[in-house]
Amino acid sequence: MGETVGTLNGPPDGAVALDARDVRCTLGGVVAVDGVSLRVDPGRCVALVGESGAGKTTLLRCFNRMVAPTAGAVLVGGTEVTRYDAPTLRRRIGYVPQHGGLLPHWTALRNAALVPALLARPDATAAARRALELVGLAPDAYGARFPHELSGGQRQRVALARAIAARPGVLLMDEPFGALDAVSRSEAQAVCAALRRELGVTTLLVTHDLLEADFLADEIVVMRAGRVEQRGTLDAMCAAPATPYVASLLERALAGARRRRDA
Ligand SMILES: Nc1ncnc2c1ncn2[C@@H]1O[C@H](COP(=O)(O)OP(=O)(O)OP(=O)(O)O)[C@@H](O)[C@H]1O
Repeated sequence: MGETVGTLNGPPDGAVALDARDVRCTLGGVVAVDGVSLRVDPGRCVALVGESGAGKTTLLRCFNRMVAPTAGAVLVGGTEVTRYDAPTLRRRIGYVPQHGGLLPHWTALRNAALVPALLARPDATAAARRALELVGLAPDAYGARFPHELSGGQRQRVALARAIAARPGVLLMDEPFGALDAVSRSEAQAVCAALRRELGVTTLLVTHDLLEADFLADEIVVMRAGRVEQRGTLDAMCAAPATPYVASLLERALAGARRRRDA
């Protein structure tokens, strides 16, 4: 099983599709995801937005089997994720958690080499160096630094490098820049956008920031109480919000952006 199934084989992976079909997740008696269908075509980026507790992280984690749905099906590259063993699946999917999740006692280079090393790739260090270059961190200058010797934005860039070093077909990012100040955040967003253009990796992004979603993603999915409220581009949603909730979310986000611009 695992390595022999589906289209996740063989580095570098081509971009593959993500597909959730009528997924429901009940966690500790709470219905976190309540019948969501979501497809992300190969190479596209979709952002999940919505208030805290809407089910965004739970849905994202279904794709790398960190959460098991109670009902429905989750497919990566056309294959149900339950057909992969979880460690194999996770090594083939890039994942950037909110606080990066870097190993504190490992250098930036060793952190970036983690997945290629787990895959026993002989070129793990070279892949990690290339990944650091891709996120704008010269390996000779930053590779030997430990996470505490980097800024928050640099740490998240190392986390991004680690996620893409094995050239996965899929990238899952959960509030990757949520803890950064405005300047580091916009730098990291620009790096991420360039990286996506370079790699063409299928991406699912969770963010609270509608403008970040608009900048990085091809489409935005607004979630509320475990369900999809609306899917579309920011422009299309502004032109025709599907519900009063989407209208008020847009109004708040755009008012916040105006305040920041005028500050
Ligand atoms: N392990 C768990 N046990 C019980 N309830 C959980 C668990 N994980 C999440 N939940 C609940 O499921 C719901 C959805 O949580 P989730 O983290 O997916 O939302 P979210 O939209 O990502 O929120 P945030 O933006 O705050 O991260 C929430 O009500 C949350 O409290």
